Amino acid sequence: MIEFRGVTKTYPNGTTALKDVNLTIEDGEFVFIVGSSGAGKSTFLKLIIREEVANAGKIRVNGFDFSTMKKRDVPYMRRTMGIVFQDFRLIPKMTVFDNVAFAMRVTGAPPRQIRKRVSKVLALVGLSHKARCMPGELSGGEQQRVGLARAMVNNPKMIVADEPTGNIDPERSFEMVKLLSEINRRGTTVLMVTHERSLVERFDRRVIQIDDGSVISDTGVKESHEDE
Ligand SMILES: Nc1ncnc2c1ncn2[C@@H]1O[C@H](COP(=O)(O)OP(=O)(O)OP(=O)(O)O)[C@@H](O)[C@H]1O
Repeated sequence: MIEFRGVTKTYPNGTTALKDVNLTIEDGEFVFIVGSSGAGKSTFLKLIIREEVANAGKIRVNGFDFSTMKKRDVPYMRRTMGIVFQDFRLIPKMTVFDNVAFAMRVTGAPPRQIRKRVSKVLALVGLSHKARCMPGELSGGEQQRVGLARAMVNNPKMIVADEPTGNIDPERSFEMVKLLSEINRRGTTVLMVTHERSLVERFDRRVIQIDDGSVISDTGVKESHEDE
């Protein structure tokens, strides 16, 4: 569960990216975050994953209260979530398989379990045949799916996905949402930032719209699993 109460984020250069944001996202929800470029969407995600720290307000994520959480607890908090970054952040010198396996190795999982689980998530994102490729040999959409496989591999409570800006192929985004819907159906909370209104309109999900640092609309808590 995510709770924001009166959250404000001002960057060191004086830009206020979020102003007094209040919202709750329950476990198991699927939420789209929309808004124009520079509205504050990535900042919202960065506060959730604690890549940035709020200047004011209270944030609680998956049982962790950020105002009292110790620095050493941050890695435990992060293990409750899988993150798909806007710029993918794959390791260029590792194969697709190893990029995904790496996220499991750092948790100390046994090699046999790693092989099994990595194969499973690569199959789920449709990339079994690319397991031995290097990230540079993949298309943008394929790299994004490796990022999703890596985010899922430790079976997190929640997946947070920041869609790449710029030239996104609408079909690629659609495929990504279908995959995330499938993951959500299995019980994982999903938050996805998207720049495509048309995409959001194709799926009947909760939509939070951010404009100039404020939540200007929120379709509210909806039953998941109600579309498709
Ligand atoms: N590290 C930073 N330092 C200073 N200002 C920043 C920083 N990151 C973001 N901003 C500013 O904060 C505001 C919100 O940015 P943010 O990246 O959250 O927007 P966004 O909605 O994700 O945009 P986009 O759709 O283009 O990715 C913008 O005015 C941006 O210029």
